[in-house]
Amino acid sequence: MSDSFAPDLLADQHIVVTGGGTGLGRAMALRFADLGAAVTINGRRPDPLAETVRDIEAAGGAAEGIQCNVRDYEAVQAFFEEAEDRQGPVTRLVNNAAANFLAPTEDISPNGFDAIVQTNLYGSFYCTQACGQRWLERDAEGVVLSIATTYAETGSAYVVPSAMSKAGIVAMTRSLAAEWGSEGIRLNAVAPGPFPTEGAWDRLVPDDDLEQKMRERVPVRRFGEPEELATLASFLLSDLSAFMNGEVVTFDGGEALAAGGQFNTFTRMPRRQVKALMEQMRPE
Ligand SMILES: CCC/C=C/C(=O)SCCNC(=O)CCNC(=O)[C@H](O)C(C)(C)COP(=O)([O-])OP(=O)([O-])OC[C@H]1O[C@@H](n2cnc3c(N)ncnc32)[C@H](O)[C@@H]1OP(=O)([O-])[O-]
Ligand SMILES: NC(=O)C1=CN([C@@H]2O[C@H](COP(=O)(O)OP(=O)(O)OC[C@H]3O[C@@H](n4cnc5c(N)ncnc54)[C@H](OP(=O)(O)O)[C@@H]3O)[C@@H](O)[C@H]2O)C=CC1
Repeated sequence: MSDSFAPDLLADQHIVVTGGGTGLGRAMALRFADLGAAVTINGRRPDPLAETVRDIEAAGGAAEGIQCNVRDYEAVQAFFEEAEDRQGPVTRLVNNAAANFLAPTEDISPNGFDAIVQTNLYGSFYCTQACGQRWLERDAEGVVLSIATTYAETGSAYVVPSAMSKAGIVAMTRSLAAEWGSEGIRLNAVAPGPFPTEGAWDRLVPDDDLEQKMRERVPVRRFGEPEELATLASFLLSDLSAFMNGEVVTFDGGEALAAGGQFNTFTRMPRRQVKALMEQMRPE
């Protein structure tokens, strides 16, 4: 897949991917390393970190995995110290670590709310601030990419703490794009539609029937592939996107837009049937 970019697109970069041991974070870490970056991934569980580092190294890339809970401010500070001791100054950050579950909002406990908001919102702020402090101090340029969701804009039933915290991440992205842009620091976000990772599917997709309904909501009638997101993220972290700052790129096969179109239900019917219906309605 990386053939479409110069093979050294991300050479000389040291990229931190939070939650980089699994799912979309893992796909991004593999791709960044393939494009020449040194990659440091974090997460709470050691095994996914070790496996992803092993796979990157087996493909000839450079990677380190460091256990870290991004909800913990001190742990985040220590993580960046350790990451830079091992692989030099961090130059790019991907805020990817996240927590989510489906729940009726009236039943969510304070701990449940904290688990999600502290991971998504506080964790992304702690990591972004740690990088910003370093880059400003060093007079170095830098790029932050945060993984949001399409429902950060629209809201969504049954995932309210996630929607609230992802909306905060978008606000952080836009605010700091203005505050730090003149210092050579860019911030952008991606709003993915559905990508069938184990982490998301185990928590958010109760059965096959609902999975099929989710697929049918997407105009291109399929889910995203993690490698596709990794391609977009590589572009957004590279100098190819140097003029892009404060942007949220929707990457969802048209799902979010289609949900808003009043007559989009016709797209669920065979086209021939739709044409016949519309033909009937034409004035004589
Ligand atoms: C496709 C669309 C978009 C996708 C977006 C994504 O983000 S996909 C990314 C998806 N990937 C991930 O989410 C990866 C990371 N996710 C995780 O680690 C866990 O899913 C976590 C978020 C529960 C945190 O775990 P943890 O070990 O830190 O915490 P813990 O186990 O101690 O629980 C803390 C509190 O939460 C409560 N609670 C838990 N489940 C439910 C529930 N279903 N219902 C209600 N409540 C629930 C639990 O009872 C407890 O409250 P209590 O009883 O003390 O008052
Ligand atoms: N898959 C999808 O359809 C969509 C995903 N997204 C976003 O994409 C991103 C990746 O999700 P996805 O790959 O699907 O799911 P995963 O569950 O695979 O990824 C979440 C990662 O975050 C890590 N993580 C969770 N909590 C913490 C914490 N407190 N400290 C450090 N790391 C943590 C997890 O590792 P560990 O548990 O070991 O800590 C895991 O590696 C998330 O931001 C998600 O919100 C957005 C829209 C759609």
